[in-house]
Amino acid sequence: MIKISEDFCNTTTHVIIGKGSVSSLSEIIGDKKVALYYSRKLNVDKVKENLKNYYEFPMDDGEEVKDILYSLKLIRELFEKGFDRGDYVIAVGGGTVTDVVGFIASIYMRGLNLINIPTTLLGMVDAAIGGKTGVNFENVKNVLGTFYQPSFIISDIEFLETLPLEEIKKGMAEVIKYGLVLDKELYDYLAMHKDEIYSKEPEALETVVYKSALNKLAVVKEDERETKGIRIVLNFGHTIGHAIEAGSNFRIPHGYAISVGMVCEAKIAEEMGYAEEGVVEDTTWMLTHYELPITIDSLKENIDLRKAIEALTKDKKVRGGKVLMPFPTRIGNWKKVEVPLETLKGFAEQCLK
Ligand SMILES: NC(=O)c1ccc[n+]([C@@H]2O[C@H](COP(=O)([O-])OP(=O)(O)OC[C@H]3O[C@@H](n4cnc5c(N)ncnc54)[C@H](O)[C@@H]3O)[C@@H](O)[C@H]2O)c1
Ligand SMILES: O=C(O)C(=O)C[C@@H](O)[C@H](O)[C@H](O)COP(=O)(O)O
Ligand SMILES: [Zn+2]
Repeated sequence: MIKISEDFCNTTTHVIIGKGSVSSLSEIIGDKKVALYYSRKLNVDKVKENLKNYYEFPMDDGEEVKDILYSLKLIRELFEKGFDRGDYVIAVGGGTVTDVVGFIASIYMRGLNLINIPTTLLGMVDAAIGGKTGVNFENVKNVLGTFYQPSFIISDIEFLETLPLEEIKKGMAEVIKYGLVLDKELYDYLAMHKDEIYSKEPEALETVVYKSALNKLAVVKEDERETKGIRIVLNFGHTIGHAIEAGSNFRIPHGYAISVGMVCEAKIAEEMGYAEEGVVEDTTWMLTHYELPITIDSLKENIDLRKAIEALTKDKKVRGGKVLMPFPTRIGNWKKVEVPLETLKGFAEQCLK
């Protein structure tokens, strides 16, 4: 079992990674009162085995649950069962579950203790870590949300045994993101270890989850609320990626959308003279190596260009007609660049056609 701890403004977050790590819950929680939210598609017996005093709230998952009305439905459950600020909320599921449950845990009575138990690779390497919570609004991603750190993130690799390979691939898009803009060593590791990762060898999965968590925590530690122009690096591929999601009415999943988004943004970085020669090729090579989409056509869904561009104008990195873009410069490195929104729209239209 691997343990990492990081201090943030108001919370210390502990990340516990490994097969069977869910068993650490019993010591963390004892007999405290718990609201256990979990995707109803999952078997969560091994979570329940480690709790004494809990109410269970099985819920849906998928992008549809990232919705304000669905959040209110979940909040009502906390309210009716008399939860207070001394109690715990546990979210068990993929990124959609941890995003919406994190959101309600942060606003109900201004915040209950939160524990994330991610069950997808994407959740373990990214969504469950770093405190961004949120729901979509008017076809735009994560417009309503908070920064709220969980006290524990328990990444029990055993959950990945039932996760379909397609979902592993979606998670790998976020892992490749870290390699491309933050961590050349990780990029090189990924180039060598695809077979072990895709055959779900526990050691390889643990390595990927651990290295990703270290990268993410280090960035979040520097810029928890994305005010210093550092945390935006975690948004590489997401400006175009979120536009693709919106343009498809969220039929294209996040991992695939940001995969195409990274290629598109790397090309923009190159055309604007920020990315060294070879960055676009290295980006497309790695994503293709991991069987991820690199073109709009391969997504095989209609993209409504108007909706996509409309969503892009609502990106949270837009300030006064400019977008703060994290551009790759060479593998493992990046630069913050202010791009006029109109210029970005022009590039986006080319990419999304
Ligand atoms: N907050 C953040 O920092 C952050 C970071 C990255 C992504 N996200 C968000 O995360 C979401 C995507 O998360 P996701 O890819 O986990 O999607 P998801 O939550 O929809 O889960 C994907 C699928 O996997 C299934 N599943 C989950 N665990 C399983 C298991 N152990 N075995 C079998 N099936 C399982 C789910 O039922 C679902 O069908 C997006 O909304 C994205 O915006 C948030
Ligand atoms: O944690 C972050 O910061 C990220 O940007 C991680 C992203 O992978 C994630 O998809 C996040 O939800 C995007 O946030 P948003 O601020 O662009 O809505
Ligand atoms: Zn993401």
